Amino acid sequence: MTRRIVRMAGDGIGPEIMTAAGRVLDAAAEKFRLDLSFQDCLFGGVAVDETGTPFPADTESACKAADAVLLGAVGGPQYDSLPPEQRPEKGLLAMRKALGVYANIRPVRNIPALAGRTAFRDGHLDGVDIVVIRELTGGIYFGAKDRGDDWATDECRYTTSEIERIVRRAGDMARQRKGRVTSVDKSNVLMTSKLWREVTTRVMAEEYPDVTLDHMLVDAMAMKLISSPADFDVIVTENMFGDILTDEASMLVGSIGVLPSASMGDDGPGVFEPIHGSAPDIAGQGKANPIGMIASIAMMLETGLGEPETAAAITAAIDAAIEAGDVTGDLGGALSTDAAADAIARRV
Ligand SMILES: NC(=O)C1=CN([C@@H]2O[C@H](COP(=O)(O)OP(=O)(O)OC[C@H]3O[C@@H](n4cnc5c(N)ncnc54)[C@H](O)[C@@H]3O)[C@@H](O)[C@H]2O)C=CC1
Ligand SMILES: CC(C)CC(=O)C(=O)O
Ligand SMILES: [Mg+2]
Repeated sequence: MTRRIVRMAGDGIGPEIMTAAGRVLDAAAEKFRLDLSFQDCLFGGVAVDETGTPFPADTESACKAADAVLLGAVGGPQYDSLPPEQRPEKGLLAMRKALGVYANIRPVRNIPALAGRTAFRDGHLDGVDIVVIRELTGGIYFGAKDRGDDWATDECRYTTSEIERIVRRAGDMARQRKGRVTSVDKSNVLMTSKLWREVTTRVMAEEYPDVTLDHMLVDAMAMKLISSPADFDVIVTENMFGDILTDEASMLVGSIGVLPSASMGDDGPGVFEPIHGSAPDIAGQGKANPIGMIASIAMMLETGLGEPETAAAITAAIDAAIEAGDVTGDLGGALSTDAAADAIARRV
């Protein structure tokens, strides 16, 4: 059976990492005899340039008909002065909402060969193995926005059912791991966080009594992620806190260029993308690390397409290339984006 994959390379380094990572997927598909078809769709700034809108209707229909969606990254300074509705980032939010992918799964796994590249002393990162479950289709990014001459507002809204479903994702994930969930909020100040804490406490007590639940305020978590990262198993949090904390968490691994993500709903295709943005500062220079994109392909194979063996082979190839030092400059290597991807492709 052919599996249909929509590719949206996007802007900045998006096309570079998508093309390079594609060669790893080609190698894996050949070795494991996967029957995949690809459709490249306009999305983000490049879609604004060509069609006037960041998430064109035919891209939306292609995504909805696909088995999985691969995304590079969107955005760039040339789009920053566009009206809000036309911004590439608005297309990203619209796509996540349209596909109903409310659960953004971001694994943060210490890679021993990279520990020396981080800012942390020897041994500090031993045992770091975290999964952040970020709520992706609610909260302040999606709330009503308004602007006057000397004021601006962004509404932050969460409903009970939005919180319940993401907490269940965290509970299910914890059961497959060390059985611990840390829920992150700002319930000492925010009404949405008070609701978040109430609902999380109830759902976990009623449905996941076997899972240990802790609560932590987001400012304290920003500190604890650095001071005691090995203490955490599954972290569940709302949209903006998860966005910020995972960029921070990438420093536990060595570069934002290596972290992947999977965004899942209850049905329909998942969306698989690195956690970083379009990195305009290095775009077009062959410097972008393709590992976040390649690891997102591994997540697509495991979580989205039910091909865990192929996913494991890609993950092992990534680890072997890192171990050998066949990596881009952000990880201390000397390879270009293409060469770093090829170093992984030949190890699959
Ligand atoms: N999912 C998406 O498409 C996202 C898009 N954005 C957009 O991306 C644009 C740039 O945003 P920034 O704040 O600069 O964040 P960014 O994540 O693109 O870059 C932050 C820093 O990390 C570096 N970096 C990022 N990815 C890398 C990689 N694969 N290899 C090596 N270094 C890498 C960049 O060079 C830069 O110094 C903005 O327009 C923003 O809105 C930001 C985050 C996510
Ligand atoms: C436009 C932003 C919400 C994208 C982002 O930073 C992310 O999803 O990590
Ligand atoms: Mg982000």
